[in-house]
Order: sequence, then structure tokens, then C-alpha cells
Amino acid sequence: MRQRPSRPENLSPKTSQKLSRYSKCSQRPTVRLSSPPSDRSRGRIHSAYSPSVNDFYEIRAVPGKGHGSFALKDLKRGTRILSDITLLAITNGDYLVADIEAAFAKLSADEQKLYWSLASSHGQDPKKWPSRVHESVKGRELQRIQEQHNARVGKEPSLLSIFQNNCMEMGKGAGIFPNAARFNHSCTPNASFNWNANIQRETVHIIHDIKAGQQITLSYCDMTHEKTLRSWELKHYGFSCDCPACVHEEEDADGFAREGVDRRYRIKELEQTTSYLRGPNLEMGVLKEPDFVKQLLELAILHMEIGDYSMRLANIYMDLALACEFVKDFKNGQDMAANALHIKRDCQGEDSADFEKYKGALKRLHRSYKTSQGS
Ligand SMILES: C[S@@+](CC[C@H](N)C(=O)[O-])C[C@H]1O[C@@H](n2cnc3c(N)ncnc32)[C@H](O)[C@@H]1O
Repeated sequence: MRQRPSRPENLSPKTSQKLSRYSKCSQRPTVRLSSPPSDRSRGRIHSAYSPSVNDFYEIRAVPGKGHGSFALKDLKRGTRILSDITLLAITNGDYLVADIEAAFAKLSADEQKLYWSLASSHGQDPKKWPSRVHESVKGRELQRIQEQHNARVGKEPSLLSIFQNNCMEMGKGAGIFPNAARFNHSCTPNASFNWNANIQRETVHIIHDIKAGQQITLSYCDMTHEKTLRSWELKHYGFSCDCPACVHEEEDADGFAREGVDRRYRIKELEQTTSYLRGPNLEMGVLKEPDFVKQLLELAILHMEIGDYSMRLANIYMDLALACEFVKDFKNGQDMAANALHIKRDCQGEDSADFEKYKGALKRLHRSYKTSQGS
């Protein structure tokens, strides 16, 4: 369940110094913190299946999907339902089985048991995977690829097949978060996960209002990708998705999946047109591309239409805010910055990295607007 890295710096219209203030971003409001996670230093660990993990959700069996997490009450967008600690962390991105074995050996017997209780993506059909590795791939990388392949097609769960199925990015490496690992996937998720370096926790936030009893889902892949690519990304987890964005045409009564195809196609088109004009080149975008702001607005709307209230959307709004600032349209600029901040708060929380920078941008635009109005 690797998380896509946050996008590179992309902000301010005027100076590169300003640009550097916002290296990463994300989604919007009411942040309710869950109970603090159990403290491993006191010898307690989260119980993977216990409904007492917190008041927001419980873990239940889902036919054909192992276990999943279900809301115990109505949950509002922006609610932080989990703030999870690592069970096992690997600090190098190019880890091998030996790295996982070394980290696993340091766990207590209870922690090792918890690790083995997590879902594994072993037992996959080798015919569905490439049988050869290109001859230019050598050494550690070749070993890595072979180990990962063996873990996927192996008959038994292994430390690696469990790690691959559940790990989430955390700073430089990846970690296993025993409670965050209990959320199933949807390409139109109602929650999002994030490594919060400020508090050293993996957080899960609700990004669409949820009714009591509803399953809480995360996206393991890039939800803006088209279906074939999403299926490939999900194949690594050993399942094919049956979410509303992936249903077959004949089952697509409300046309949501069909419309999603067009919207995702258009998102890719707009990303191609605008990507080189964003970030440090935002100034060029505003000056040289007459439709730049219109294109970014369309991109924001499309993200919302496919349900993507993630940092991707917050980033688009922040670019819009800065583009408006550049042309001294402070009124729209402050509205766009407010949207960006709202979305970031919803999907990552007020204690997340760069939240103050987002807040600062909004304040600056608000001040500029007031000044422009002579107040
Ligand atoms: C990170 S775990 C999620 C929790 C897991 N269901 C469990 O019981 O612990 C990922 C695994 O859950 C299952 N899974 C998650 N989302 C699914 C989905 N939409 N459809 C089918 N299986 C899914 C797959 O077996 C996948 O390898």
C-alpha cells in the first residue's frame, strides 16, 4: 500500500524563495483526533481486530476481501479516525528480504504474532507476471525483483509477501502500521492515509462523509489513473477491484464508471498541458498560456468529480491561488488558498507538514485583498 510521494514544490508566482516555502501539500476541516495509539514502550500494541481500537470504526470480516474497517457512527469529512504507530520500519527504499528479517528479529513475540496476522499477497499465478528480467538489471536490483516475484507467487505467506501487501511510505523508507493495514481498497475511496512526520504517525482521515456501518476505504493506487493501469497497480496486492469506478459497463447503471473514464482521460490531458507550467514555472504559465487558470480550474473540478479530495486537489488550488496572486486578483486568490487549506486540513490535519505554510499563503492573500480594498 505504498503511498505516492508528495509532489515536488510548486508554489509562489514571484520568487523561487517563495516557492520553497511549500514543498508538499494536501485536503479540508474539522479535525477530530482519535484516542492516542497504544504505546509500545509500555508493552502494549494495537489489537488488529479489536473494535476498541477507537470509537470511530471496527474491524470486521468482508466476504472475499479478508477483513475491513467499518464506521461505528456517521463520520464527517476531515475526521482523523486513526493515528497509527509503526510495528516494523525499513529505512532504505531498496530493501531486501534480509532487511525485513533483521527488523522482524527485533520485535517481541506478540509483535511478531501481530505481523503474521496481517494479509499477504502470496499465491499469485506466475503466468500473470513477466517471467524474465531484462539483462541490463543486475546486482541488488535484480535480487530485489526476484525476491519480490518469489514472494508473490510463493505458496505460503512470507515476511516479504506481508510487507509488500501492507507497507506504507514513511519518509525515506516504508513501514507496517498494524491498524492502518486493515483498510480495504477502493478507486473512489472515502478516506485517505498519510505519513505525518511531525507526529511520527500514519494518519487516516475521512475525505467523504460516511454513514454508520459503511466500509471505510483507502486508495492503494493513483485513483486518477485509467482502469487498466489501476488494475496493474492493484495486481501487486493480488486482487481485482470491483469498486464503483471499476464496474463493468453492463453493471454501470448510473454511468459513474463511464463518466469516470472520460474524466480521467481529460485529467491526463490537462496534466500534460499544465504540468510544465506549474511549480517553479507558474509565472510562465500565467504569462504565456492564456487558458492556464481555466485549465487548472477544470482540473480541480474533474478531481472533485471523480472524488479525489486529496493533496493533488489541494496542490491545484494552491497553484490557482498563486496564479491569482501573480495577476493581483487577491479576491479569487484568497478563495483558492482557502480551498487548498481546507482540503489539506481534511486529508492530513492541522499538525501535518507544511500546514503553516498553507495558512501563511491564505493570510498573505487575505492581507493583500484588504489592502487592495483600502481597508
Ligand atoms: C492492506 S490489506 C487490507 C486489509 C485486509 N483485507 C485484511 O484482512 O487484513 C490488503 C489486502 O486486502 C484485500 N483487499 C483490499 N481491498 C480489496 C478489494 N477492494 N477487493 C478485494 N480484496 C481487497 C486483498 O487481499 C489485499 O491484498
